[in-house]
Amino acid sequence: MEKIILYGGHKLTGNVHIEGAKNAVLPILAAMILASDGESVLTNSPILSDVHLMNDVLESLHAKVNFDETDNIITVDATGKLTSEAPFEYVSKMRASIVVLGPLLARLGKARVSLPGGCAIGSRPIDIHLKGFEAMGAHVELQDGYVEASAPNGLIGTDIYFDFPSVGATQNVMMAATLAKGTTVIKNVAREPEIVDLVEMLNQMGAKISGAGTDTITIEGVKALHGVEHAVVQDRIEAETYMAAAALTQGNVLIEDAIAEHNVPFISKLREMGVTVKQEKNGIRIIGPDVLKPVDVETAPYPGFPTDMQPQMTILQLAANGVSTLTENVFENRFMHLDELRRMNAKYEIKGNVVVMHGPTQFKGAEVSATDLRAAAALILAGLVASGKTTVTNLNYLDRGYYDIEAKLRKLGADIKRVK
Ligand SMILES: CC(=O)N[C@H]1[C@@H](OP(=O)(O)OP(=O)(O)OC[C@H]2O[C@@H](n3ccc(=O)[nH]c3=O)[C@H](O)[C@@H]2O)O[C@H](CO)[C@@H](O)[C@@H]1O
Ligand SMILES: C=C(OP(=O)(O)O)C(=O)O
Repeated sequence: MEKIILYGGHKLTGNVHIEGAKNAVLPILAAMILASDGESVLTNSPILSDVHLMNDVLESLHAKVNFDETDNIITVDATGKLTSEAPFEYVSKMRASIVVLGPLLARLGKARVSLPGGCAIGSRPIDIHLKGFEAMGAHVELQDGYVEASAPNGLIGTDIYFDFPSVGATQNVMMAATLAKGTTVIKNVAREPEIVDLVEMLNQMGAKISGAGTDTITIEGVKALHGVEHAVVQDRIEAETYMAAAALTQGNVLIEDAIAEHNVPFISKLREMGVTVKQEKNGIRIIGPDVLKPVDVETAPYPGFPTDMQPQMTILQLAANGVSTLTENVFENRFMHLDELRRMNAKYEIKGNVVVMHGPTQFKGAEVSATDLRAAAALILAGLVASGKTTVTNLNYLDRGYYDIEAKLRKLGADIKRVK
């Protein structure tokens, strides 16, 4: 079993390179199923276990996939005969693989995809996705743990309203609508930068989509889509995780090429905590203060504060001088990292979806175990400022979303290594 061992107390300084976004590359890979003509080339692809899994899903559907990890380029040829079934073996390992459903249904008129099930952070149903497909005329059934969807005569454009701006449902239903007959208007959609990136690529592929980044997306169906070359947008959650590391350690770090517009809610909380945030020519510089001020934070769909930064934010709040609160409004079970943090001397109470934290915490090194991806990042952040030795296990979660985090932190001056 691999573990990360770190010794806290080092100020981080220097520059850090940020990868392409996991949450953009996964739906973009699924979108490549839609290209019946020509191969697609995806640059700035991050080397992550989730990306390898999505490549496996595409191969299981009979697409040809090549990942050149030296240059971060994935090439996909989905022009041959595809199968319509995405098996349990893959979907159970990665929930995001459910976004192949919409492209398969659009391209083949049918899809059979294993139900993704819940995960540690919540039950995560897919009812909004399925209602969207049904509204476009698909017949949807749950059989033996699989979603079976069919639209033998093609999907029909229609007006759809989402009960909640689900990221995955927006991607899935929008991709299905690209090849539907007529126009689909989806209201109350997700507005994340990763959706905007996906739409940019779909439009290059020949789709006609407008409104990405707003709460209403309009898709005019077209006959076919073709392969393109596309560069994946930067990972704002990875960028913000390194911003947190710099702020926490009284560091001075340039987050290279960070896109200020994508990081507004997190940066505004950093400023409220007394962190210096400067836009520079080559990125965003973060300078941590001697003492962090307490803040209250609530997660919300974009452009609200990202739930994917909630565990990392709690580390800054626990370190801050006073009482802070965090209200988690997106997932019902995303405080599991806090149980582990008790071992590191964190003091807090959880009341429903609110955690009240009592800082300043003098974190103490301990053996802790990651319960999910962002929990893993949060535990490493705590270790960066803990006294003594911190050991983090269950790194399979970390590797889903952070490429070589220990090398990047070491380059910034942290005492951190991965051991077998
Ligand atoms: C691969 C990817 O991009 N993952 C991101 C995506 O996940 P994902 O697309 O799964 O997240 P959603 O936006 O769909 O989920 C948000 C909330 O809506 C609920 N819901 C969702 C769909 C549905 O049909 N019914 C329903 O009730 C979920 O249970 C959850 O409570 O957005 C989340 C919210 O920003 C992020 O945390 C994830 O990192
Ligand atoms: C929750 C996350 O991802 P996923 O939706 O892939 O589980 C995440 O990136 O923090």
